[in-house]
Amino acid sequence: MKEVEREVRAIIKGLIHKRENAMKAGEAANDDLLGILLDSNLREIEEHGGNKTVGMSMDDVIEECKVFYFAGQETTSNTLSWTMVLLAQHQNWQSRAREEVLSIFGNNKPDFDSLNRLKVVTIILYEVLRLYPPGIILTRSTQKETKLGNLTLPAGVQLAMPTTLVHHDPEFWGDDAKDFKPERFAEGVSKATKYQVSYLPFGWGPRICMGQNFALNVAKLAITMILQRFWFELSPSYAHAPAPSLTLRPQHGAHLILHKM
Ligand code: HEM
Repeated sequence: MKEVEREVRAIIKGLIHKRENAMKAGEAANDDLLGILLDSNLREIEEHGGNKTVGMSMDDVIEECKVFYFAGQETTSNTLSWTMVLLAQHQNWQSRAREEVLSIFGNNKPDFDSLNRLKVVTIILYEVLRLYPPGIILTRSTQKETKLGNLTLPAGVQLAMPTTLVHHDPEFWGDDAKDFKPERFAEGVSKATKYQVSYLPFGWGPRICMGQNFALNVAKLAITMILQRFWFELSPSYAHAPAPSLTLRPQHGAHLILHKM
């Protein structure tokens, strides 16, 4: 583990140095996360007369890069895998999504602004994230004695909130809780949850996922481009086995057969 940690840090450090040098030479565009982080850090140091004790240290920047990669990469790719699996299982929804995509974008490259017009694709993604939320458990620990409903918890208690169980609970979602029914989100998340906190793919409260809009846009973009080019079905070798391994993954892979349109 230590070896991996050293290697990851060295790679990120290399990227940061390269970017810093390019920025100093006036070359780099600051239109990605690393650029924005370094740029705002540089400005804060400058505003404090070049005092390097303000702003983020190299370690802070490395940790930010790690958390964004870890929090953003596997979660989004798993969402896409499950979306493909579910659309392969539910061809009617695959056709509806493709019709929508083609009516908005035709065969053109999808543009960011029009992604908001994707209604069918959006409710499909909501339903995928309900059935297979990448983060299956939200964990917390009490720092001091804490009241939680009728409970009084001492400091140092580990709490786990199993998102999957809440998302699959018939009490919240009805007897069809385990079925893939994107239409339950047709009038938005609040209506689907009857205004209860029972849909938490991105967590809830002060630590809610800060990348949720980005993730949904990436997923919409990717699904749009796939639907424009292919129709797909499950391969006979696909074995349905959702399994937790940091995130909720198809244990034996998402075996699909893609057909060029
Ligand atoms: C479908 C994709 C994603 C899902 C399902 C997801 C889910 C979550 C969840 C459940 C949390 C809350 C964890 C907690 O409360 O303990 C979280 C936090 C976070 N997510 Fe995401 N996430 C996704 C994509 C992303 C992306 C793309 C980014 C960044 C580009 C990102 C960045 C973060 C960060 C930085 C936090 C921590 C926020 C904090 O603690 O203040 N996530 N995410």
